[in-house]
Amino acid sequence: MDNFIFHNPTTIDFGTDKEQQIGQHLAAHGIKKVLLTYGSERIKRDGLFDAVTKSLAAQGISFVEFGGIVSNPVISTVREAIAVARTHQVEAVLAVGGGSVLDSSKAIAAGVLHNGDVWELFTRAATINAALPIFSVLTLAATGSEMNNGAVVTNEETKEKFAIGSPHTFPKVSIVNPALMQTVSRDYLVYSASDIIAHSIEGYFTAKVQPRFQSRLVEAIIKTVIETTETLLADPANYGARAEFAWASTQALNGLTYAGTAGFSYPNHMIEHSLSALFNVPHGAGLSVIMPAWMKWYHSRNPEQFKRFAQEIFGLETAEQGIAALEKWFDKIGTPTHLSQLGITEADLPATIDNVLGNAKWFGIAEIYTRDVVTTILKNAL
Ligand SMILES: NC(=O)c1ccc[n+]([C@@H]2O[C@H](COP(=O)([O-])OP(=O)(O)OC[C@H]3O[C@@H](n4cnc5c(N)ncnc54)[C@H](O)[C@@H]3O)[C@@H](O)[C@H]2O)c1
Repeated sequence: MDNFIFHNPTTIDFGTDKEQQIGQHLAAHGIKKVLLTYGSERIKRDGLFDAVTKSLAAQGISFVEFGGIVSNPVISTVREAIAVARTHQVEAVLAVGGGSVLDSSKAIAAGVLHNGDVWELFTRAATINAALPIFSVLTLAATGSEMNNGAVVTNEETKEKFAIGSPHTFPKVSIVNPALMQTVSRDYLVYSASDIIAHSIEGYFTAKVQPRFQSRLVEAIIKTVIETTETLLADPANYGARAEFAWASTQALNGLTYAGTAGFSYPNHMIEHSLSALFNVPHGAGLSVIMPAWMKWYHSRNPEQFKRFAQEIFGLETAEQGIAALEKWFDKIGTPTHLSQLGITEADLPATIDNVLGNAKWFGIAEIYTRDVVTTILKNAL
């Protein structure tokens, strides 16, 4: 096991009706005025907006709303929200939504206090030295954004999908009420399952130091996701399954599974971000295409761990069987496993490869992921 510091400052307030407590959480941090960010008008139709704003009002907290944040969020929207936040001099950002709203809110919170354009924080031309306090009410479990400091946003002009992460961008408090997730579409449920599995396997397969305990944590997350996804596809109202799915999702990317590991990288995310940036593919749908394709190329570099994966997750023997079983499971639940299902053809590969190579520098793995390697992986995915 490698040396590590594990510090996650986010409070998770988990369970039914917990959104009614959000005002108290903001008040405990001394917040009097907040930017309330969200995506579609759904939260106004289903009563969540009312529940949240009532809770704020009960604590004497005023809010300015900023809606319309799209899935695969874009930097132009973040810039607009920063202008609103500055005009109204809000003291915090409260995200109500899925990963796209949370990620945008982190960028807004950091961007408000950055003396320059917010995209500089993503290209690393500037560092994040401060951010407004961030709070969230999560409505879709997939990204782990509710308990990590990451935020991924696309620059529509440059077609770059880049991330930020700083000690300042952890949410202070995130409400995770699994009951709010019951309305998530069937498509997004299966994309979310894919995203959680991707968060789990990046370190599991690529780390140079991977303690068995960490592998077992990852396997518990993946097994839970497989079981609960199947339950939820048959019975979307099953609260117990929804709750375990949500908590597994939070755990997959809050740093815990990575404690004591070393030398890992995020190649599947590196490649998928290009699919989202260029073709606006839902993140999880892109990942379920890339993961099997990447595994077929990568597994001989870590044969023992791939064998372990096959045995522990699917009760099978060989690496190849484990990879095939994962792909089959993705097919079974209905998340794509081929680029063609995303409308991406061989003619799109040159531009996609160029975009991935740009990401590879940013992800710090350009030496491994050369043009030839990326081409092989993407051809595996056709
Ligand atoms: N910060 C991180 O660590 C991290 C990790 C992985 C992915 N991401 C990023 O997060 C984004 C994806 O976020 P996501 O997967 O949470 O999806 P999302 O936030 O983009 O939401 C997907 C769709 O579901 C809808 N939705 C949300 N909650 C709903 C509900 N309760 N009922 C019905 N519909 C609902 C949204 O309006 C949207 O149309 C991508 O940009 C991805 O790159 C971030």
